[in-house]
Amino acid sequence: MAKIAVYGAGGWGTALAIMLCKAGHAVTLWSAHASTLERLQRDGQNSRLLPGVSLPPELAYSDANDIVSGADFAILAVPSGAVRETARRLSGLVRENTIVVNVAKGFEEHTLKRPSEVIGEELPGIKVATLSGPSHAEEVSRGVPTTVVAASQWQDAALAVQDAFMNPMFRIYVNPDIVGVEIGGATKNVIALAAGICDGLRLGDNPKAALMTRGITEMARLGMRLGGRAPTFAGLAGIGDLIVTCSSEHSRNRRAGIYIGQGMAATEAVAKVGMTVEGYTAAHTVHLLAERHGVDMPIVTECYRVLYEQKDPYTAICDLMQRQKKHEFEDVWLRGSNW
Ligand SMILES: NC(=O)C1=CN([C@@H]2O[C@H](COP(=O)(O)OP(=O)(O)OC[C@H]3O[C@@H](n4cnc5c(N)ncnc54)[C@H](O)[C@@H]3O)[C@@H](O)[C@H]2O)C=CC1
Ligand SMILES: O=C(CO)COP(=O)(O)O
Repeated sequence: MAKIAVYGAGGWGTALAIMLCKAGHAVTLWSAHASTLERLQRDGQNSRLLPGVSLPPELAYSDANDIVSGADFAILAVPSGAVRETARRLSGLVRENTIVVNVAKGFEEHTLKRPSEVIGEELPGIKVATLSGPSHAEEVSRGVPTTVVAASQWQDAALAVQDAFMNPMFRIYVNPDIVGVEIGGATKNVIALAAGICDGLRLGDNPKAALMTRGITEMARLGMRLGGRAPTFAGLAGIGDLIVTCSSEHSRNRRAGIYIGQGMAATEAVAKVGMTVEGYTAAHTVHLLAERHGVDMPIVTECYRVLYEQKDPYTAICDLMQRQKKHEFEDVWLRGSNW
């Protein structure tokens, strides 16, 4: 049995707390707002985000930063924009042998840094792992079979997460490529918005399949430019997460995209979803990263224009269709095909 502190009582933090508590761990769920925790305890469920899923009676609650003292694992389950502030709360309280597990999927907006980079800056000397992959809170909280990846630059940290968190309904693979895993998680949200826009426009299945396929190419192109490894993008944190988020009724990013495709302004769509829509901020950060590193990401660029420059979504799709003629795997062809 491990002692686990879960920082963040939103959809994902609550789902992980339920799953880990039911697996027999001693789990404390943290929120900055005591009123949130009181509501969870009173209702016996997270009625807004995970209605109908009972919170285990063994689950503990606290709004005190120091729940990390003596913990084996601290899970940061807040949006990427809140990772620095939340990691800072652990500063001076977290033990050297506690593993900090990031589950946020995005970049810090003003620094363009990945969550584990941010945590590393705030908590030097602490081992960080990232848990990512196709895993909606709505299903994990109900014990639906789910498979994810635990990535870390420290092999022992990834293996410790795998050993402690894996159970018959939650399968974990390990991967040393935390760069690729985090870039996969952040970029798939932008492609999910684009896929949702496509659904909102009622364009059909062909364009959506194309967006997903060319989307993973863009994700891998950026990821590899930033130091990630190609196989990661063919794995759970790449194509796996892209498939779930572009096709699921649970996806927040896809839902926001549907509203935009139906004619709603982006900010209005995000507000209507009412939960974290990481792809909105990520469209901006990924667009900036692509520009900065000279990476061609046409879907991300068009998505950025729709979200931030009020470009008409259908015109954006048409512009993608009418780009210059290309080889499917241009980078590969340039490296030595005899064509
Ligand atoms: N919901 C899901 O199925 C999954 C979500 N994720 C990722 O997990 C992260 C969190 O997502 P959700 O739980 O869905 O979001 P959510 O919107 O349901 O909950 C976010 C929680 O973070 C808290 N929070 C926000 N800013 C904060 C701050 N500055 N300080 C302290 N607490 C703060 C909020 O009060 C809320 O409880 C996101 O990066 C998301 O992409 C990853 C996998 C699955
Ligand atoms: O990353 C997630 C599931 O893996 C959550 O994001 P979405 O809700 O947009 O799918």
